[in-house]
Amino acid sequence: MDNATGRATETIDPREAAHFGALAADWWDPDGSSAMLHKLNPVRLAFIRAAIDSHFGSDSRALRPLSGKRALDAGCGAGLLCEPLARLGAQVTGVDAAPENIAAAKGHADAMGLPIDYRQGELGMLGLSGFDLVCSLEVIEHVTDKAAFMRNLSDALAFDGLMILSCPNRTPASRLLLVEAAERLGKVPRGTHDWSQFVTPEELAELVAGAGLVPGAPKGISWSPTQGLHLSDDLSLNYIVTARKA
Ligand SMILES: C[S@@+](CC[C@H](N)C(=O)[O-])C[C@H]1O[C@@H](n2cnc3c(N)ncnc32)[C@H](O)[C@@H]1O
Repeated sequence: MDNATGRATETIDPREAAHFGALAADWWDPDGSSAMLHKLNPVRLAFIRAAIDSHFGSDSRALRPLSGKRALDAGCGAGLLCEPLARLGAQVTGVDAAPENIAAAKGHADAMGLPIDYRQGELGMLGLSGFDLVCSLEVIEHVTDKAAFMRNLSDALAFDGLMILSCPNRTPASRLLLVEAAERLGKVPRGTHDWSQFVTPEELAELVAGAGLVPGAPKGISWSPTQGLHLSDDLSLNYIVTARKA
């Protein structure tokens, strides 16, 4: 919120929205422009499932541990996380900056028979609140005002809710592998990443605390030739972390 005007702070960068909107058409193609997100999905879902069971006390074998819970995915793209959350039983809302992504997300969810509430727009202006689970994965490095975006996420979270965030770390390794190599080899579309906008775990912890939240211990998302992408203690490339209200 801008204290002078009382209006929600704008966090959408129109160039970012246009960049990602242009990828909407093949977002759900596992070999398309969002292939890297498809590869990340099982790894981050393993982390999310363990965090859900720990936070909400669900059984790790339960098929729908989010039954009766409301989940928000902020910066949802075309819905790669929203759909598994819906299958885990949540009543899901997905928000994204790009109208093309929201159209693709709605089309895919309809085809899958999943009743997901998709909205395009600025999170802080949508009046969303009271979510048991708020996720925002690989988004904060694309917004104009990270502190305002984090406050918007926090405002949407219920008092006893769980937040899950992921983003690339700003290290020499991430510059080499996630920006230079990944874009040169066509693993992610050119222009997807601005290394200077990557967020270190220490910076994310400060942003989280600034929004009245307490971060959990981050877990690295690493890559190796034998294991591919996997959860690890190495935070140098990408990491995922929980937060809850202080
Ligand atoms: C790298 S993609 C990640 C998509 C999805 N979270 C995932 O991991 O599968 C980043 C997404 O964030 C969206 N985005 C960027 N800035 C945003 C903002 N301020 N509010 C909502 N969405 C935003 C983009 O349109 C894009 O769909």
